[in-house]
Amino acid sequence: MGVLFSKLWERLFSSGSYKIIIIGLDNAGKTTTLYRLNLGDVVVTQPTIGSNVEEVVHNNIRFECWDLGGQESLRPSWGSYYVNAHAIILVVDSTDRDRISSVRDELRNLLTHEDLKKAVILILANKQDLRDAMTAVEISDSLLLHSIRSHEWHIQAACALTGEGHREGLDWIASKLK
Ligand SMILES: Nc1nc2c(ncn2[C@@H]2O[C@H](COP(=O)(O)OP(=O)(O)OP(=O)(O)O)[C@@H](O)[C@H]2O)c(=O)[nH]1
Ligand SMILES: [Mg+2]
Repeated sequence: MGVLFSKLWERLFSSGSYKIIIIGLDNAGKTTTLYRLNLGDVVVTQPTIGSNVEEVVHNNIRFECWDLGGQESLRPSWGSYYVNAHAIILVVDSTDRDRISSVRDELRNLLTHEDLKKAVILILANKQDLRDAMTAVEISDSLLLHSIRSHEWHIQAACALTGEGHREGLDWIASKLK
C-alpha cells in the first residue's frame, strides 16, 4: 500500500516537470548558474566532469536541470542527455571573445540534433559584471542568432554571481512551454 501510494504520488507530482539541459564551453559559468538557480547562492565550483542535476522550481513550475561539463573532450557526450529535453540553456562567457566561434559551432550542432527539434533555446550572456564583457547584442550578432528559423530562441544578459537575468530567462522558457 505504501509503495503504491508513493508511486501514485510520484506520478502525480513528478509528471509536471520539464527537462532543461545547461551547456556551454568550459568556464562559461554553467555550474555556478545551476546552483544559483537551485540554492539562490554562489558555490565554489570545480570543472565539471560528467553532470550535475538539480530541481529548480520557478513560478510553481518544476524544472529538472542538467548541467554538463563543457571541456572539449566532454562535448561529444552532450547529445546523450538531449532525449526528452524541453529547453536548452546555452551559457556563454561574455568575456571570451577568442572562443565565440566555438560557441557558434556548438550552437549549430544543437540546431541540427534530432532529439532537440522541439526544444527552445535560451542563451545566457553570462559574466555581465565583468568590465570587458560583450553585450547581449554583440553576442547575438556573433552567434548569428537572427538567422535561426528552426527553433524558438531568446538571449538574456546575465550574471551567475548575482542571479541577474535568471528570472527573466526562466520566465521566457516558462512562457514557451505552457
Ligand atoms: N565574474 C563572474 N564570474 C563567474 C560568473 N559565472 C561564473 N563565474 C566564474 O567562472 C568560473 C567557472 O564557473 P563554472 O560555473 O565552474 O563554469 P562551468 O561552465 O561549469 O565550467 P565546466 O564545468 O568546466 O564546463 C568560476 O570561477 C566562477 O566563479 C559570472 O557571472 N561572473
Ligand atoms: Mg561545470
